Amino acid sequence: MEDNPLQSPLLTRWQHLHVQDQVEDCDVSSKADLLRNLLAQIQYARASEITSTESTKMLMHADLTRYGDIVDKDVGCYTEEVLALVQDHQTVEKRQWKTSLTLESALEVDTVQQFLKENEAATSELFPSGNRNEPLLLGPTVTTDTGRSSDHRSVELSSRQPLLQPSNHQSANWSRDSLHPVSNGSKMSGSAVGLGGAVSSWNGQTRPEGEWRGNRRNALGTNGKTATVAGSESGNLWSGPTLYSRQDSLKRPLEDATVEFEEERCSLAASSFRTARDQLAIEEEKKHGRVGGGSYGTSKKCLGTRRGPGSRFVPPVMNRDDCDDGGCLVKAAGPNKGVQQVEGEVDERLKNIDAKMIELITNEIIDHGPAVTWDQIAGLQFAKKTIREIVIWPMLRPDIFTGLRGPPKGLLLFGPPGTGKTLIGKCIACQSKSTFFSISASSLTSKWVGEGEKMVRALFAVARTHQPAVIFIDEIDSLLSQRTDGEHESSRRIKTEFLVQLDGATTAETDRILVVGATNRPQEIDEAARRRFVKRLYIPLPDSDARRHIVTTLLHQQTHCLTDQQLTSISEQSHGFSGADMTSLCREAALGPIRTIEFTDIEDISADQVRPINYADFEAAFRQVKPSVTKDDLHLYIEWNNTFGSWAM
Ligand SMILES: Nc1ncnc2c1ncn2[C@@H]1O[C@H](COP(=O)(O)OP(=O)(O)OP(=O)(O)O)[C@@H](O)[C@H]1O
Ligand SMILES: [Mg+2]
Repeated sequence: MEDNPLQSPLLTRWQHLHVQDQVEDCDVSSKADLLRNLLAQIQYARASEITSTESTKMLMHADLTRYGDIVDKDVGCYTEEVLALVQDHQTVEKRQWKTSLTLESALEVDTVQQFLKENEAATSELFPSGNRNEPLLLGPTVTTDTGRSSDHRSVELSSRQPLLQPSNHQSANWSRDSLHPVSNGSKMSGSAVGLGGAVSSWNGQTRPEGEWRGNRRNALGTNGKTATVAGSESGNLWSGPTLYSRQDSLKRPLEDATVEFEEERCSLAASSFRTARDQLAIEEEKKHGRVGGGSYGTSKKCLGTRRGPGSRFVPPVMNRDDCDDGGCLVKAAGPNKGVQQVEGEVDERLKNIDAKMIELITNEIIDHGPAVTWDQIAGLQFAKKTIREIVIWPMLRPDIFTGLRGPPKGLLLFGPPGTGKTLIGKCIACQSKSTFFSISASSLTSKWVGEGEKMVRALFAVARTHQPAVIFIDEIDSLLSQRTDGEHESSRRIKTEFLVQLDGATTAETDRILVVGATNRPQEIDEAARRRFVKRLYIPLPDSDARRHIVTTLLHQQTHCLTDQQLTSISEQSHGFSGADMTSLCREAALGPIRTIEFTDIEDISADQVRPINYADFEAAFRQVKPSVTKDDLHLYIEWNNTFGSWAM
């Protein structure tokens, strides 16, 4: 490929630069720019394959050498000077920085207003005319050329008196009405009010130091404590913006005064800062004359309980809302039930638990499901009786069920799916008058590694503060399955944490926390967890009476014309059906009458025109709904129960 620079439009630019470089005698930095452009053009020509590598190298070499010389030798030596120049350079704006704090904004601070309210003397000093819109002239005044002080009212201070000092008093002139710093660079002379010190003269009247000193007050700080102002020798107490005597401030370099003043202002703002929770508690206190509770445990209904007099549990915060779910009338513990609400103190047991976790556990996990009563659960007489014995009664009468009679820590409900395990959990929530936590494996496993075990710890910590508590873990096999070598580290850690919390070192004997696990895969539960579920209760498929009970309960809300024989026949035909299967069967049968309605009539027909459910609908439904539990599955459960169950069949 022949090089013919003159032919190429690209290199014309290069030629132009080249000629400029040859003929122009410019300073080093422009020369360096010129060479930089030249080199860029050469690279561009190479990239566009106009010049070959050799000619590019040749062209680059010469210019690069010269460019390097200039930058290293000439431009380079300017670097230090440039930097030195920058070091000292201050933008004009910086020098003329003005504080945003004005007397007006200071007077708007609640604590200043509170102080003034409580200290009429100071108010009279600040507003001599008694008019709130005419505050005292503060800070330095400008002396006019004649040397006379301007028409502003000025207050001369003895050297020891503090004054409200704007942070950059060098160039600010505080005019009384505007009270905004106007930087005109004029000389300052100091004068201001001593809100804790003596005012030596005021509007020309001299006030004897003693009088003011006699009025010295303990200024209320922003948080109810008294604060001593830096720089006030007479021990004046004033929590407002720091006041410095003029002489002090003139003696002190501007930076220090500014910094200190700003620090004070920020600490003043910070100490008067209240979190939303504190504010809420204070408003509650004002509104109801009672102590506001913390945020957790109050936003969601918890199946808490009305505790009897003298109950041991003292919740760390008051649960304000009562949960009244119809079937289970439960009242959360509140301060008027002998529960001492201590404002601001966090329960010892929650000390090192992440507040976010606590919030999550109490808001998301405390169960607020619909009320379930025992008679809504068909059959399972044995299970109901056992549960009453080991769960309900100990929660209701902790004074009797102590020591050996103490309730177990863990209860495992296992059996085929759809037999009412979850239903029993909900029923325990209502009937046991305890705080009910209903969790699933997913609510404990978080996408963040390490969060899972924290959740478990927080769960048990919160449960300890809400004793007596029931923690219902549905599908517990997914959480406490057999530990295997190949399992993920985080799930293993969650399991370990669970085992420790369930019945490990951290569990106190007196803790009244019952963990109820429900699973339809008991054989998959880790043996260490199985050991901790002291009571393992088999929830079998409903028998014929239970199935009849489920059908009658469900048809209760529907119109049907089933006879007793037909009901008996349905309950016999549905042998091997689980509770859930019976529910699906009844749903299917209930659709029978709807299916006989012409599609065109569906819009006009009224509800009572729909014919009642009859036996034929159930016969059709039997063709649709099959039992979800096979005989083999059933055999497995019975076997497991005979091996590990607390009550063998
Ligand atoms: N003994 C029962 N009495 C009344 N209804 C029942 C009974 N068992 C199951 N049901 C019905 O079946 C539905 C499912 O019950 P539940 O969720 O308790 O089953 P489960 O044992 O938890 O099933 P799984 O093991 O799959 O979680 C319930 O909503 C209820 O309508
Ligand atoms: Mg369930």
